[in-house]
Amino acid sequence: MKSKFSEGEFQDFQNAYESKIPQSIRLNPKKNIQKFSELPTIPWNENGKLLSENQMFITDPLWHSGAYYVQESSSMILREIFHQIFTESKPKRALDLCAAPGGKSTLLQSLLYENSVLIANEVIKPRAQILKENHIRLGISENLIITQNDPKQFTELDEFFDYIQVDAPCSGEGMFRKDDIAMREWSEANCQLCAERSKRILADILPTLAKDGYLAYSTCTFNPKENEELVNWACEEFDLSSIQFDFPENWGIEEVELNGVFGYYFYPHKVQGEGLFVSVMKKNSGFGLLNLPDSKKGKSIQIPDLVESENIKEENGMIIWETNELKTVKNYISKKLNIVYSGIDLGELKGKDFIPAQALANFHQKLHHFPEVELDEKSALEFLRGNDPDLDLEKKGIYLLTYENLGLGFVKFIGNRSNNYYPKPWRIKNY
Ligand SMILES: C[S@@+](CC[C@H](N)C(=O)[O-])C[C@H]1O[C@@H](n2cnc3c(N)ncnc32)[C@H](O)[C@@H]1O
Repeated sequence: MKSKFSEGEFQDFQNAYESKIPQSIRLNPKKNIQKFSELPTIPWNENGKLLSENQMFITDPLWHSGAYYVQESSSMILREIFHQIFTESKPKRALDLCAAPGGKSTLLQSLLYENSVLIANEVIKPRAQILKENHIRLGISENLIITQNDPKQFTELDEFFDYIQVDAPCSGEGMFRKDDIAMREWSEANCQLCAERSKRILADILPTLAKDGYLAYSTCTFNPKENEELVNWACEEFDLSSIQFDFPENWGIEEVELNGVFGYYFYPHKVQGEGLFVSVMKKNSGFGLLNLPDSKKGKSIQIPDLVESENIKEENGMIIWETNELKTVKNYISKKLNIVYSGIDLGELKGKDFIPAQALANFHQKLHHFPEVELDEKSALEFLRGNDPDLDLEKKGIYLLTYENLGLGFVKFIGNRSNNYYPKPWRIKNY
């Protein structure tokens, strides 16, 4: 770092590690809340808010309703990048290759238009489950497929995506302030291993990028070998050009250039956030985005508790919401990739009864006809702990519980008490 900065700036950089870690959240544009509206907005993301003091989110019902996602502010730059590269058209098929726990993929999902399909992938199985949970909580899983695959398993998907995000596993130098493990695990040998791994990841995934498509590569480290040097290698090896961005100077983002390759550094002494590197490449050659034949519209099913829609289907006893665009992509990839989740899981039929799934509660549109009960904070927390929120109801049946008019989850009122349908692993005591 000393070789990157002047002596004075190095001191500022070092001092930043003694300062308070700025905490930030990204509001979900599909769920309107007043809380946090007075807080300062992050310059590069209108939905990003900087918190004045650290908070416990797990005991905030709004967090459970998916009204916001706790995300490090530097990462939110992807919104600005996306808007600068997609000025006319938006991507049809996007991939977030290293997606868990989901900060950048939930952000990307909120930027895509409704007919785009996003594949959010995570190679590590338990992390793929966390990714799924976070997407369901934010309620934006309409055109999303979650997969759990190693990058090399994507190689059959030639020119399949017109936008790819690779938020690579890295040596984590930009996280030292926040993450002790990153600091303890750091070694020169590990930096070298990370650089080699990122090289393999890019080599595996770049053939899946279509001509004229973009790949946004990011790390949370300052090591040039994992950053601009690697992007430089990729541009030469795969006929890509590097994209230069226009960020206002007062944002504090630092541009580096290496042989015509541009990269952007977020340093903790210059931005209110943690360390990050990002660089975007555009593919110059190839045949263009692979055309997929439209899949036949599957048979839809009518469930009295749900709105009528041709997107409601039955699959292996589960009732799902599946658009035609999603089905087309799912059919094509299903033999090549391990699909963990796709579309929206609405619930299941048990005999004549429809039992709603959690995703139906968190989805931003009302796709069901269950009556709603608005809770105060105390009863919302009771419900979120898995207890009976003690509702004052007369008619037996399934109810959607809301907090500030946002869906939290379902209960079944059986007369003297209610059965709580909030998923066990999501309940507050389990965190
Ligand atoms: C920096 S994190 C991603 C953070 C995520 N993009 C977000 O915004 O929440 C990198 C991810 O890459 C995954 N990973 C680890 N080794 C990998 C590999 N060889 N190929 C692809 N992904 C890998 C990790 O499990 C981790 O979830």
